[in-house]
Amino acid sequence: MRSLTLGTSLTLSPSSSTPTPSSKSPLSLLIKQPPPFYPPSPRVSNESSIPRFGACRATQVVDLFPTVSPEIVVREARLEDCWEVAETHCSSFFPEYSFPLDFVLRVDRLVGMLSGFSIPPGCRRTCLVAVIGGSVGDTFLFGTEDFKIGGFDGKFSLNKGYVTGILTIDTVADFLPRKGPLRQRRTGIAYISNVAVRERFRRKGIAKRLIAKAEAQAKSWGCRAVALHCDLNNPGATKLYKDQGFRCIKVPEGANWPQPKTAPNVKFNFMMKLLNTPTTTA
Ligand SMILES: CC(=O)SCCNC(=O)CCNC(=O)[C@H](O)C(C)(C)COP(=O)(O)OP(=O)(O)OC[C@H]1O[C@@H](n2cnc3c(N)ncnc32)[C@H](O)[C@@H]1OP(=O)(O)O
Repeated sequence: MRSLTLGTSLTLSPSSSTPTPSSKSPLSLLIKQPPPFYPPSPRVSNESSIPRFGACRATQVVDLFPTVSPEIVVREARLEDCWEVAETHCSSFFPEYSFPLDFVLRVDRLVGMLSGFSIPPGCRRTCLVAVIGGSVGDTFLFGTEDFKIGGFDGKFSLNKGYVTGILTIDTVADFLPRKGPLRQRRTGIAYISNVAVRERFRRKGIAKRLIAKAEAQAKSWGCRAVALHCDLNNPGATKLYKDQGFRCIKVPEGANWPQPKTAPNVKFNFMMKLLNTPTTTA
């Protein structure tokens, strides 16, 4: 059973009460804890639960905007991408939610991204996006190089393109064991999370492009390795990372390494890649 926490006070418990257009009930909203931003594996998408007329999902509203160019560009997320980043995250990890719960979830993620991304001194965090339909040249770009809000670049462009995939990379090392008696954060290992590609853009190599860009980013930060947690029950993602040169690291018995905070029954593979390791696929 998976529960999904919203904001600081709401939790959706979707096991038997997964909200569908006909069955969702306000009673499924229970008071609980603050949200982890790290996502669980997505629930299997149930297209038949999507209402065809009348009420529509936030995903469908966003999908009304056409994609103009087939060219995919992977770049740092900017402020104007915020909503689509939240949208990509929610439609990928929680595809079963329909309006209005999916809208509330997106707003929650948006607020979480902009307000909850405080980074410890000396650490870095960047949200990458794969966009389609934006110009490579970024002709109308406003803002300065240094201005950042959370993992978002403070620059703003009028020609933003449509976000098809997202990935977060940081050097915060929250999910790596601390070192020494002072329990210091590990350095030199970047951490990848929140990798998601919109359903209709999958299996086109977008996640591979995001990972490659993340690795380049990690190298530019001076990291020697990248790590991530992948749900054991997510064979597609596990294959993706293995093909990109990540290896499962066996966590020592009783080591009690930190894990992403999702539902208690979710088990993770801890995967790592040394940055000089070549990948097995292009
Ligand atoms: C660290 C984390 O964040 S783990 C969380 C991962 N995210 C999710 O599970 C969210 C929902 N899923 C998704 O968003 C997407 O399916 C992703 C991110 C897992 C993959 O994104 P995509 O852009 O489709 O991956 P991409 O096209 O780059 O796939 C590269 C390779 O990975 C493997 N792969 C990707 N998805 C799958 C799948 N569903 N089943 C089997 N293999 C897969 C394949 O080997 C694929 O190569 P191929 O298409 O030539 O066979």
